[in-house]
Amino acid sequence: MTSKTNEPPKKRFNKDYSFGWAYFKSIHVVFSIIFGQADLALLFAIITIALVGLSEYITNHIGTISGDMYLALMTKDHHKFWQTMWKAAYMYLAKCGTLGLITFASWLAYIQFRQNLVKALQNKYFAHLTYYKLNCIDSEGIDNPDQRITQDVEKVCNDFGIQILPYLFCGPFVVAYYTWDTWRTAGAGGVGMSYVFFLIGVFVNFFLMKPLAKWTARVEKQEGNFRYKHMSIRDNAESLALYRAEPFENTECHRIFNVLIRKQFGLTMWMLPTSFWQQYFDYFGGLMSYAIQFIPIIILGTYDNKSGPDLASIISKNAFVYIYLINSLTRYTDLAISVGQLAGVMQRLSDFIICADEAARRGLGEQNGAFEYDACSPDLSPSAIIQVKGEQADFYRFENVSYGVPNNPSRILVGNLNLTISNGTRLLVTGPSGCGKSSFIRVLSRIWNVNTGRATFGVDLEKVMIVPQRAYMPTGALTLRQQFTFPKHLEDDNDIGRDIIDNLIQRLDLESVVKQCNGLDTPVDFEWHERFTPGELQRISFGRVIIHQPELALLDEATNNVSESLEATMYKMLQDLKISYVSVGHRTTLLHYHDYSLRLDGRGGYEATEVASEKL
Ligand SMILES: Nc1ncnc2c1ncn2[C@@H]1O[C@H](COP(=O)(O)OP(=O)(O)OP(=O)(O)O)[C@@H](O)[C@H]1O
Repeated sequence: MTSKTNEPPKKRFNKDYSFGWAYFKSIHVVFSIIFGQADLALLFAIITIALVGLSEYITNHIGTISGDMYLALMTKDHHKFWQTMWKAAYMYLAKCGTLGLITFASWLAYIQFRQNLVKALQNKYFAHLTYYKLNCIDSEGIDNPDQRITQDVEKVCNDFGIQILPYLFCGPFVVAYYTWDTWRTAGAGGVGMSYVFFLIGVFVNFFLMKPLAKWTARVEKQEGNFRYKHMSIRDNAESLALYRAEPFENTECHRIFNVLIRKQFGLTMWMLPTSFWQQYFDYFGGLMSYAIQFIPIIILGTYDNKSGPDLASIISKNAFVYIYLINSLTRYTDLAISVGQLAGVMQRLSDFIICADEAARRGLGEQNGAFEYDACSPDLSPSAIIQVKGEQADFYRFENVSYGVPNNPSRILVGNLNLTISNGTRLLVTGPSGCGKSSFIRVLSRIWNVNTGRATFGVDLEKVMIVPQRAYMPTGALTLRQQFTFPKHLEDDNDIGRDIIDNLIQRLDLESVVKQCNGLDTPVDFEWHERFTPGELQRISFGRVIIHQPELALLDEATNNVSESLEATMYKMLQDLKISYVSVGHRTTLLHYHDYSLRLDGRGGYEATEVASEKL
């Protein structure tokens, strides 16, 4: 083993997020996925920004309306009054239409952002066994990956697409235009006042944002834990009912919810000064626009020679310009809350992407074909293919192989294993509970690497099929036929197993299951684990092997929930189809169907024997 595997796992579960450089890096990671290619996401974003530009242009014209109206009323000018009325009517129509279109375009942008991000994250999740590593192995991974895909993505896309994007990009141009307009009338003093006001806002916000980012991420994590708790109640409702575990689970749900509430309270406490500052800043901005009027009217005396009606009109028009400049600046400080809240969620997403990419680099589950893997070689990745094996090769050859639990390399389950599993082998793996039997199946399935020694995998994973200890039944209103043909999708091959499925149902005594599913082709809306017994599910799961007819079946206690006579039928079916198998089990009757036995002692030792003589 190299020192690389001996390094203690770096724990990231308790990572706290802040508003700083890491946030900007996370934005880059996430946005390079959202805008990874020139597609609809970019198009909708550009349309939204263009519409905001148009809206600002219309607003600029609307800004002169009240000044014109003052003038028309104070000079009792009929013509100007009606002209201004019509102009206002058209302008408001155009403004409202543009605002409607901005909302529409930004929603389209949001949908497309979400589509890009969710699909990319799901692709990463299901590549290189990342979902397995994140959920089952990694102590170095991330919490609630499912929540990051389902909720965090939604929040990032919604906040960015609908609240931030429309104003972020046009903002600088609007600010530049109204800065120039303010400069024209109020000079450097007016512009300076606006900018000092804005900079104070930025300075205060910077300190308020840091804790906001951290607390939002903490709340998100606890939201995930709370939802997961309720999902596990849903999945295990019957076991809980049999245990009468309601008081226990009620207390636990309260406890987990209380943690969430405490975090939400913490976030709310930080929202208080932020929200106060935001409101105060907005209101004070209104006052600032009058303070700026003070410069040209009182200090500079720019309009001393103007008549009363003209001055009223000028004050109104200037007020609009100053208010708009301050509004455009304060809009940025208003966005700060959204941006601050996004910091935590954005970094959660970026961590997901980084973790998935790391898993891909390490290459776990990468190699499906046959290969030889020397764990003593400096490159521990299974992509270290030494030699691809031919048709007649042994399925597996282990020379001095040791394997252990993946997150604790010092805990060896089996040491110095020398074993060959060839085509036609029927191997039974036995031993006390926790000794590493299922882990042996994990090594054969290549979801766990070996720690030391030389492992030769001479069989493609596509020709290996597993029946796991707990039958896996995918959810989503699937038909019984789809459950049988899993993991192949009927959409890809509708004929799969059609010629043998009826015989299979009859031999595995599954007619009552078919009846409860209203036939083989009716989508069902119940939970499979709630409706059917473990024995029935085990038989469906076993049926998959008969349908797919792999070269090798890995049976992890695959018959422990069925009668001995059904067990005999199941093994007979495998033998008739000449499928080799490696079984894990405790029942002595299993010896009937195996030629070799591998007994693990749980302390790293093992004994491999021929069992022909032990058969009854
Ligand atoms: N994903 C994992 N991460 C860390 N440790 C694990 C993981 N899966 C299993 N282990 C540990 O590895 C050891 C061997 O587990 P394994 O599932 O191989 O036992 P087993 O012999 O099949 O037991 P049983 O007969 O009870 O099913 C156990 O101590 C278990 O806790």
